[in-house]
Amino acid sequence: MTLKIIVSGPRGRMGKEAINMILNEENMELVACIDRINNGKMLADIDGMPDVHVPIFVDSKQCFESIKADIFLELSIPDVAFTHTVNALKNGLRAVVGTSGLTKEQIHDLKILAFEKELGCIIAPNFAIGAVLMMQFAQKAARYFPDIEIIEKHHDKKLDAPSGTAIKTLDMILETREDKEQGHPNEKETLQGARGANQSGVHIHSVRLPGLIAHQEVIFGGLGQTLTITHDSYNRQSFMTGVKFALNKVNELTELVYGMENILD
Ligand SMILES: NC(=O)C1=CN([C@@H]2O[C@H](COP(=O)(O)OP(=O)(O)OC[C@H]3O[C@@H](n4cnc5c(N)ncnc54)[C@H](OP(=O)(O)O)[C@@H]3O)[C@@H](O)[C@H]2O)C=CC1
Ligand SMILES: O=C(O)C1=N[C@H](C(=O)O)C[C@H](O)C1
Repeated sequence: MTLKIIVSGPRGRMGKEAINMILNEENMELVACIDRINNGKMLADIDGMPDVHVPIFVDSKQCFESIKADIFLELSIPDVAFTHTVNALKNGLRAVVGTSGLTKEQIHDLKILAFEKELGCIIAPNFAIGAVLMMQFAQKAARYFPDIEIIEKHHDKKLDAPSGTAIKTLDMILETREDKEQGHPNEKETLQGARGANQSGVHIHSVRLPGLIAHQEVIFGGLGQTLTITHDSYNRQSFMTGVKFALNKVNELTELVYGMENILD
């Protein structure tokens, strides 16, 4: 079966990489793109894009209503990712969402919609297998080391903070870690934000710098020891094996899955 795919965010760093991957896969076909600009043009008309006759739509609803497709791949920006994905599911498409920054409420709403429509939807905070393992290792370590700080480091074009990966890491850690406040009970910030974000006592620090791609350290502190679990993505190809896996897998699903760890064997 050939999977007909619509990509949102085709001019972006992830979108470009994903389109190249899709065009090289025998069982995948790119049938349309959703972008912020270039409505009515073909991908081939856009500088730097592959020479393929694939239509571009600005309005996601119009795109899903007029193009026959199986899967929607969302790789644009947080502000539009939810609406795009709702429109995809309402029009009978399955969805793979890589865009970060969806709220817990939005994820919940998508879960209900996917369930009602009996359609697969994968929300992947991080497609890189190494990052998924890093989160799983961190979840295991949290059972023994409840004092934890997460440092996520990204390029300075990133719109959301903390990263989707850091939030998912925290969610997974909180499933196994005992509740506890960290640091000195009387600690005070003399510069606001110095201790980062704090949820259930776990602190998250977001670093944004040119030169970085996507990196995370989870640091565990114990008596006389620390444990650091680190993952680094040095380019966007690091995500593509996961994107390909999710596009193939979502077709077998009839509900929403949040996190690649729930679909990897
Ligand atoms: N899950 C994962 O493993 C990964 C997730 N990501 C996430 O994927 C998303 C994209 O990342 P990245 O490619 O680096 O970001 P980019 O900024 O490079 O790309 C985003 C693209 O979306 C476009 N865009 C803006 N508005 C719309 C719209 N309404 N419809 C369609 N496209 C639109 C932007 O256009 P313009 O620039 O003209 O505004 C831009 O081309 C981010 O949320 C990021 O966090 C990234 C890497 C891995
Ligand atoms: O914006 C990015 O680049 C990335 N976003 C995702 C996130 O928010 O965790 C995944 C990866 O870290 C790259």
